Amino acid sequence: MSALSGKVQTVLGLLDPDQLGRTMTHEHLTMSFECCYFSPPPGDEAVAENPFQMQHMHWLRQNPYSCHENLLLQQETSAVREELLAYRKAGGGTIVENTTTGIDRDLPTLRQLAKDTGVHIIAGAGYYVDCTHTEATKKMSVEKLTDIIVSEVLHGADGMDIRCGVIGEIGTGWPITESEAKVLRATAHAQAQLGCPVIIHPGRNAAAPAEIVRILQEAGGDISKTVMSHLDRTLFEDGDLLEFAKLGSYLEYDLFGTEMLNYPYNLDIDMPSDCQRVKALALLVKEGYEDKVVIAHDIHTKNRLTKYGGHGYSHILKNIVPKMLMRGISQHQRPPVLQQELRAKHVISL
Ligand SMILES: CC(=O)NCCS(=O)(=O)O
Repeated sequence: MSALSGKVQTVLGLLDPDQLGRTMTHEHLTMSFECCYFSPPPGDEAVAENPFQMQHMHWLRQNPYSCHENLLLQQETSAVREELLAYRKAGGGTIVENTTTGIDRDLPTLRQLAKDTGVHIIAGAGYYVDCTHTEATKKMSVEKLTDIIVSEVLHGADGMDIRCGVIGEIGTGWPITESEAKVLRATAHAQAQLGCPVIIHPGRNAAAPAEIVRILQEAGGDISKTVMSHLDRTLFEDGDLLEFAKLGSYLEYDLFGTEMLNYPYNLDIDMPSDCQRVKALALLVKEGYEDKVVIAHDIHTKNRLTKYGGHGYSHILKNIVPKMLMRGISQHQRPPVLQQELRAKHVISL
């Protein structure tokens, strides 16, 4: 690994961390979320079949997973290209693309987008949640899974010579299945060999993040180079959040721009607003975790693109950073994003 050590591996090759610029650590540019389709509320079936009209945009924001077409982000490469050009204009430099095996990773498209737009794109190695694991994947040993993940970083993935630069997002549900636990162990083994960052998608339960850390640690993973994603829909009590923060992973608030009343995958969860997310970040900064916070939008459905009236990939840079400053997260405190260049050196370098 000596040639990679201290470098960041993008789909176009190696970079020094200083070259990254402002970085969103959890996005998708091309993927399918069909695996997580959720039936529309009774009576809404007709809207769900033809939702891309102005009068249906609110419905789509409230029910993004109940329309098959909305889940096919891979059909929107032209719109995503425009979005990335806008992201650069807004001051963005790099995007970590978290699409792993199971949700249609498309490395040639990522490479073309990076060439067309000048945005640095880092691809993710590994596997998404259990329901996307094939029978063959489920039968693999931890050793075999480890070899595949290592090879995706060292040699290239999906039969190509395009290399991944992080492991993740590694998908888990709640409770964690046997196959997901195997992938977690393989992830930790691969990280021990490569020294590379890991990004985790936890199940929708407050106990999930700590349990994942336990499994990774037991298998030799480096928690200080692990990002726990989706905390905005997973940990709600300040006490739970601060307890988890003590374990030492990066703390990711990556659903900026998502606001919905009923979160279909777990109706007990109240999805926070962006203002509530900023409040959680302010708490973490106040408690001394500013160097551990990373943020993103995790765009994974069409309706979140500006083409369809969504917030797009520049929402954080344009709207959330000013809000953070307004709420007292100052530059002096090394806030997220304003200092993303610094943080990216630690989060995504190999
Ligand atoms: C692509 C992905 O896994 N996004 C997370 C969606 S969730 O609703 O926060 O689990």
